[in-house]
Amino acid sequence: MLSVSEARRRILAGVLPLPAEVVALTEACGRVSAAPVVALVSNPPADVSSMDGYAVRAADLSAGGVSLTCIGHAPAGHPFAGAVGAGECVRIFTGSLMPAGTDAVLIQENAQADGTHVATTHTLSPGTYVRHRGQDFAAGEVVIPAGRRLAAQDVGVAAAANHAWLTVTRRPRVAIAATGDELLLPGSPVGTGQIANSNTPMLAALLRAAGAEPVMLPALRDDMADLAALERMVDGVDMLVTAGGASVGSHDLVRRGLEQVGMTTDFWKIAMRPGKPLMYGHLGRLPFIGLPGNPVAAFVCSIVFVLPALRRMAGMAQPVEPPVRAVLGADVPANDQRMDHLRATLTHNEQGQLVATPFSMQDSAMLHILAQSQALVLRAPHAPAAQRGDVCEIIRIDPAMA
Ligand SMILES: Nc1nc2c(c(=O)[nH]1)N[C@H]1C(S)=C(S)[C@@H](COP(=O)(O)OP(=O)(O)OC[C@H]3O[C@@H](n4cnc5c(N)ncnc54)[C@H](O)[C@@H]3O)O[C@H]1N2
Ligand code: MOO
Repeated sequence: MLSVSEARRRILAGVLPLPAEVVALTEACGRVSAAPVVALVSNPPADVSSMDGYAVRAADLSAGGVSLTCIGHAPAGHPFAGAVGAGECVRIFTGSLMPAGTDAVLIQENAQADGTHVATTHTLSPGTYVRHRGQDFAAGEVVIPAGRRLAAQDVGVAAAANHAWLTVTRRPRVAIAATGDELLLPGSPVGTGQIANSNTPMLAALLRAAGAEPVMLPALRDDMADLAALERMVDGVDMLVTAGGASVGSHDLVRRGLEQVGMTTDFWKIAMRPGKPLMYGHLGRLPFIGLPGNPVAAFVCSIVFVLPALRRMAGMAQPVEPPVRAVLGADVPANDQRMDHLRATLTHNEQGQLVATPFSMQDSAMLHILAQSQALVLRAPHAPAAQRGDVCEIIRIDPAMA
């Protein structure tokens, strides 16, 4: 059976970055930069004060004390028009432009002002409390590389660089179709043998949090006609994800149903738990990921395969997030040939280490346990038994994953 890493490599090889679009700066958080953002201005745009006080000529000050003549008042946004000569100073504030002729800032705590006279016994080296032009970034400098998921601080630097619009990759549109005769819309009256469809809303929420635009299709019946109809529902989407009908049961028709309308299967079944019956293929040029129906398997496979595929589509430089190190909070048995993803809580021990404690029940239908988990503990194929306190690798599932 295919390994998890080889399956992911094949999935990533089969998806392409999406085209770019321009969005307002205020809409850019969470989107992925499609081009480097180049500063249109320098920051600061000129030498400015970093404190409230007096712009002085450092050479005028001496330990024996000096009295300067204050020749002006220049708050931020109101630059001093003249030039400052020997023995003179200008009242300035944080962010004020340094008046011509000055080279340091005497903070007001160290000055005694009396009318137009400003006395001090402090000395300063040139440049004290001055932020130099372009100290943060210079006009023409790249302040955000292409392929970065933009955070609030990126919006800040882009604004400072005087951009009102940013070029980002289009959000991937992902069609999600659950399959199964037993499925009902959540909130419906539940008859014998029926269950609420948890996969569609869960996967839509996960993908939306990851920056995609989910397209929730109605649940499909376990029959070939419903699956064939899927082909007509995916116009304009960038990826098709199904959940259910992936395994070997005679009602598990997704692969056969899609193959009848031209789907080419790249792989089916991988060495993974949960998620063994994962499918991957293409319907024409449309990438298709067939998730297992057990909701925890559908979720874990989405974390491990769908999110990296979306990051590749978004043009992100690093589509696969490296695992995080933690220590085990409980003993775990030796693993078999399938890479395991144990649902676990996260805490910190007294040494400040992250402690991942797997739940004793790991059934792939147990959504309540998934909902209480903050991490997946990775157990490599054939890993020997490990004890509480041993180092392990985890995938965090607590923050919004992107
Ligand atoms: N003989 C074998 N049986 C199974 C194997 C196997 O190798 N040999 N693999 C098991 C594994 S592993 C998994 S995972 C499941 C996956 O099967 P399917 O993808 O075909 O999923 P379904 O049979 O459609 O459903 C499984 C389970 O999950 C429930 N389900 C399905 N969709 C939803 C939904 N949208 N919301 C909530 N719950 C859902 C469904 O009712 C079933 O209980 O196969 C094993 N079997
Ligand atoms: O994916 Mo199945 O849930 O491995 O048991």
